[in-house]
Amino acid sequence: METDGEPLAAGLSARGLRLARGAREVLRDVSFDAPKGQVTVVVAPSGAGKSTLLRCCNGLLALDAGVLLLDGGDVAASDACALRRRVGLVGQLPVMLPGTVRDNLAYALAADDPRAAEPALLRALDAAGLDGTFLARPAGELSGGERARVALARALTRGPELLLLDEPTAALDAAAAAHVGETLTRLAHDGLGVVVATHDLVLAARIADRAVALRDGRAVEGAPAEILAAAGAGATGATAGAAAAAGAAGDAGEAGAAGATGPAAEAAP
Ligand SMILES: Nc1ncnc2c1ncn2[C@@H]1O[C@H](COP(=O)(O)OP(=O)(O)OP(=O)(O)O)[C@@H](O)[C@H]1O
Repeated sequence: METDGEPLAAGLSARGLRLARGAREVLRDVSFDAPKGQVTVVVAPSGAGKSTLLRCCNGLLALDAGVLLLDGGDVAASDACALRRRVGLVGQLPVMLPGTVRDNLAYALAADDPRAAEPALLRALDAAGLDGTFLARPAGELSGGERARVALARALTRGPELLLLDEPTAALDAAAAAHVGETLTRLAHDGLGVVVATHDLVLAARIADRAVALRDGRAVEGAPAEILAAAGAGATGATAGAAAAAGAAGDAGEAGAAGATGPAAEAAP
């Protein structure tokens, strides 16, 4: 891995990130790379700082120290609106705007922006596993899983270069989670940088091209099978067992502290 070497030219490079939240230093020395064209998964126990890290990556939280580079440019020096157009964040508890799903997808796009046109919105919905009938649905009436997928579509509508997802399958059943996993893999392989923070080790084992574990405020990079096996060993119950099985199969072949995130945090206005 390139952690100690030169930052990557294409994608996100983090070097020596430090950030205290309240009295606690959540990120103590975090370095990793998330290249475009790959899915990078970030795994850690609850409260270890995954949401905090993602929010640093799109400029919602300012670092105490360290540097984040996007395509070699300093994220801290970027214009906030431009940065959030380039870096989409799908929060853990995405908030829907009042109005329809169409209104939510077109949010932050000018009416004459081609990305606000029906075919573009339908493509974004399809990528998130939803059909066109959703455009007219009142966003306030969506289920948790539907809301999660609309939030993914909303982020895709803006055509980001890097997509950050915080527990994207938390509200989904197994079939929907598998679909989202396939979507993220396809998006990455089409050239997008994808960073997924998740407890879902089954998802992680399926989609990870790279893996990063957060431990005591530091990032440990390594081969996905090793990182996920170590994370599974630290977990309990069915999730760890299922992850171990998925890992073995792979070897063979904002609003609140917890990260509720509204459109204003996810999008450039
Ligand atoms: N605004 C805040 N003020 C003070 N402490 C905060 C704030 N936001 C988060 N924290 C603390 O920072 C730590 C990391 O929180 P974070 O939400 O990044 O963890 P996480 O790994 O995403 O957790 P989870 O998996 O449970 O969502 C936690 O101890 C949390 O209580």
